[in-house]
Amino acid sequence: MIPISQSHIDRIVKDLTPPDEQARTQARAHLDTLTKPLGSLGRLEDIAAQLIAIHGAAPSLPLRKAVYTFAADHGIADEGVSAYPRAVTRQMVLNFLHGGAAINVLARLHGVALHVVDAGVDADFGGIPNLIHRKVRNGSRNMLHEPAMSDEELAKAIAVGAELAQQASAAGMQLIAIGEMGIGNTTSASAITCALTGASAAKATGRGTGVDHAAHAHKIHIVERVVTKHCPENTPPLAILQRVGGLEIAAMTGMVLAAATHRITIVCDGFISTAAAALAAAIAPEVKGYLIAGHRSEEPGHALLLSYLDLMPVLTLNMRLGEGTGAVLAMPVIESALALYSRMATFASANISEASQ
Ligand SMILES: Cc1cc2ncn([C@H]3O[C@H](COP(=O)(O)O)[C@@H](O)[C@H]3O)c2cc1C
Ligand SMILES: O=C(O)c1cccnc1
Repeated sequence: MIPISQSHIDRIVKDLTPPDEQARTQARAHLDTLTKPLGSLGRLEDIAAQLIAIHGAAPSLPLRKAVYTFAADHGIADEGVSAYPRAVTRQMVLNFLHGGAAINVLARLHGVALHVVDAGVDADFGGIPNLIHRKVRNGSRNMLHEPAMSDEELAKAIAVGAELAQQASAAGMQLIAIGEMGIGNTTSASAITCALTGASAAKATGRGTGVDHAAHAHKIHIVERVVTKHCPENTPPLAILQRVGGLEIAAMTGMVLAAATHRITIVCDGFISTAAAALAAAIAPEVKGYLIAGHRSEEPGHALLLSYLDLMPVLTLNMRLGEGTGAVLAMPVIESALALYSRMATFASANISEASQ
């Protein structure tokens, strides 16, 4: 029998195709006509060409932008893997709703619509306004003892992200960032990194919110046990997600799969959101062409995921926060790339001599 989650995914990615390579080639040719030494805008040229390959033509500015911050709790937080108690997930969701978190400040500053999603916080938010209520369960299960999610919970969490991507597409969004809040979720991201890349727990596990030396050693041991228990070599990506993921991670994976299908560019944030995107790319490789890495997190596992995805981050600011912050910070750079592409003069229009060889 096909798991419910697999049949959901098959439906989500039914019309997924990679970005248009012909449009990318034409974009590169246009970039070479602009009044600058060939290739001198570096990565900005790659970014402009990628967006044009996605949209078929240069989209007008400003782009319609949104960030989705998915929140959920983690059973594994019971194992002493975070420097903060699990209650912080709920408290930070309230902070998001009151506008006081880092992501609120950056989203407001850069004109990015912020959507806060409860995918599985261990708290009763009642009917509190401005929160997207999609709680699948009060936290994922403790993956040290059982899979983090049942097949049904996994399918529901994936559907949360997919539904929101569909809504974003209907609202004309062109650039979306994925972010998260969930105490304990760097432990999940580390386990996912080990399972996808074959890296050791020691290499893929960092200090998250800032655990001390002893707690870090303990966290590495937990990741090792979880990966040994659930993810033997060649475990399929969907099974990795179910066993060692989390509800907000699955929602982000669903959002990436559906957003790519709708030809929306997705900006990954830090370690956890990139783990979700890496799973999406492992499930459906065409997704890769729609991804931009917003920044490089301080978490050591993030570098492993970025090289697994062959992505070069836009920014390196030594951040280790999450919430979508690094992704939103990259958005003005992405728009700058498009502005240069569309608004610079060409050698011909400005009467400037081109390179002689
Ligand atoms: C106040 C506060 C705000 C945050 N915003 C994002 N995170 C980040 O830290 C958590 C992951 O780290 P760990 O696996 O060590 O628990 C996630 O919630 C992540 O988004 C925060 C953490 C805290 C404490
Ligand atoms: O890279 C991240 O997103 C990150 C790192 C540490 C803690 N929370 C998030």
